[in-house]
Amino acid sequence: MPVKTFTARAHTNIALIKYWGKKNQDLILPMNNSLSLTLDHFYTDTEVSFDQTLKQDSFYLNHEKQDTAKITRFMDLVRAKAHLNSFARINSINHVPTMAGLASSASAYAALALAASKAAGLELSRPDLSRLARRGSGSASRSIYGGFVEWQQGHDDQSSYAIPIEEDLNWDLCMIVVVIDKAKKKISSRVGMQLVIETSPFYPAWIKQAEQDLSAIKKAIKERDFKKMGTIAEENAMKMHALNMSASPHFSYFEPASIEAMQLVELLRSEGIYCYYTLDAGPNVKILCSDKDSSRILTRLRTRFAKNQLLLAHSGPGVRLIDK
Ligand SMILES: O=C(O)C[C@@](O)(CF)CCOP(=O)(O)OP(=O)(O)O
Repeated sequence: MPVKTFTARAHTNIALIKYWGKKNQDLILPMNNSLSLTLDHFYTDTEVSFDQTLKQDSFYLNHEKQDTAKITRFMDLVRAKAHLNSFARINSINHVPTMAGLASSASAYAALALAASKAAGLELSRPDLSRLARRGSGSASRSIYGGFVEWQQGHDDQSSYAIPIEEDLNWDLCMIVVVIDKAKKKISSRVGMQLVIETSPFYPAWIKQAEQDLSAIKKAIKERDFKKMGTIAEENAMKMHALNMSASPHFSYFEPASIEAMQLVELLRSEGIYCYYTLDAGPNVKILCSDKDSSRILTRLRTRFAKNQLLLAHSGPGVRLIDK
């Protein structure tokens, strides 16, 4: 069979309503719906070809050979769907500033889902691509689409996938990523979210809150109510991080510089420059703002952070094939 190579590009996404806990680890089914914004600035290009002469899958990330245990489990899903038994050559390049420490599992698995399924001769719908990407990493299910995306939790593999809320965003929104140097290796989102489910007394309240936050933020997006949307996103993120601080053992992803960035956002807001922060499983602070305020905010941030720690991004597109 001739070796056919497909390359896909997928962008990372930042959750405004967080996914922070699984009700099924194997299928990666979440405890609540989440909502994210796909960004233009950070993306992964993944190239896949199946080759009958290979004795196992091979996986290079940024030109470095990687362990293939996890990716082979993912590729086995593709092989099963395509009734294929040959192995694959996978090359991924992360176009995320190396120091960014931005979780690239979302863009990586969304790009892999498209490139691998095409190379296997499959023509998956975007809901099916979202289901497949979800099996690699939950947040990857959202990077199938651009703009605002909602991951519907569902109750089984078939019903848990993302849908587009608004892909081609005609709203002057942007996100400034403040890259905080990682002082030490933090616990992974997979471990962190399991710990809070098992030990945080606030977890049941989080589920109820996240559901309310989701419907409120969708209304704010529809009404183009930026302040409401930003407030909900910021408070949802703080409730997620409150779970971490109330776990046992408790933990936090915040570094001192994270707090400084958050306090600067609050100061700017008190001066009438409306911007809001969110954080994920790491110390980086993501600031939601309107395009017209972005240069003023960047100027203020540069009084405390180096230029290369500040990355400006806008709404980005969903996963697609590209020519190498
Ligand atoms: O993105 C969000 O909703 C919030 C988070 O980024 C953390 F704040 C979670 C991302 O979790 P992910 O890396 O997808 O976990 P996996 O399913 O265990 O691979």
